[in-house]
Amino acid sequence: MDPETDAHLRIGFIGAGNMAFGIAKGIISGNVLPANIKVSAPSKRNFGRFQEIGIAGTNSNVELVCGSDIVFVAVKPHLVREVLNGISPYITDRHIVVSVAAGVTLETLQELLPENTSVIRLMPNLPCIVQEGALLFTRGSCAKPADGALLRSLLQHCGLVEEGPEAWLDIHTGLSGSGVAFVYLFAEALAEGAIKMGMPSSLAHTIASQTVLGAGRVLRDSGKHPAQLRSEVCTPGGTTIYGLHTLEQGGVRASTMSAVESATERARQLGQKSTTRK
Ligand SMILES: NC(=O)C1=CN([C@@H]2O[C@H](COP(=O)(O)OP(=O)(O)OC[C@H]3O[C@@H](n4cnc5c(N)ncnc54)[C@H](O)[C@@H]3O)[C@@H](O)[C@H]2O)C=CC1
Ligand SMILES: O=C(O)[C@@H]1CCC=N1
Repeated sequence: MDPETDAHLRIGFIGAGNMAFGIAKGIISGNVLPANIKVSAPSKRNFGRFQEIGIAGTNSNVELVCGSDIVFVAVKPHLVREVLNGISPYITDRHIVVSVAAGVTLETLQELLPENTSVIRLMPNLPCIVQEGALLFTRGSCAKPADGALLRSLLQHCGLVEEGPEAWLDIHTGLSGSGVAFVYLFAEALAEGAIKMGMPSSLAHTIASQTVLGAGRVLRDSGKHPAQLRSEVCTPGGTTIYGLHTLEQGGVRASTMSAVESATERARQLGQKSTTRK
């Protein structure tokens, strides 16, 4: 099955939040028709932005599952158990269940769904919304390579899609799922430095966002190590090395590494909680 050519493939999102919207937006920027996508949530309040891009909503997770081939579980991690208990009786051989919940392990997902269900654990990030996401997935024991290939081709318009061992998923959550917010913090601080020095706020924020975007594109497209690019910006005795020295004195490198570490550990904790919570 190829989502770009199989007009019959139906995709459902349980949870109408930020991540479901980001992935749905990425998917429909390919050739998947919005009419083949549905979203479910307890309140209609969340459906507005989905309806604006042609995706219908329902309050029934069961109705969504019965009308879908691929079901994305995009609720907060502590709700996964309750949601899967509710839909499990309606999951059949034809379904592929893809969870994006941080920390929730394949073991937990498989235990909550019928035996032999094709389950995939995926960690996306918010930039899927502009087709620049970084996504990593792991197939459960009953998900075939073809199911992974189908997911990959469905998500190809969301950004970079990689498959890897489950142990990497929590790390990817710290690096990239949460990492997006770390970059925003840095962008905000860049702008505030400029505001402190007298630049108008809106211009400072516009330039900070363009700086992050430009630096990111050069980093990705050149394939160079960040240290190499950093040295290309530094003139000996110039402005950049003075600024970098200040950042190093503030411990930016150590605190960023620790941020990835804490977010990874928190994902692992969330996984344990979702196993112990009934
Ligand atoms: N926001 C992000 O950048 C990322 C989020 N994630 C994961 O995505 C999942 C969703 O996160 P967000 O979209 O940020 O949350 P959110 O709070 O924006 O959305 C959650 C949605 O679930 C709905 N919901 C609540 N109970 C429900 C139920 N019983 N049945 C159906 N829908 C229900 C809510 O109404 C809401 O629409 C989480 O598990 C999170 O770990 C993963 C990567 C990045
Ligand atoms: O903060 C969180 O738990 C989710 C997972 C990665 C990004 N947002």
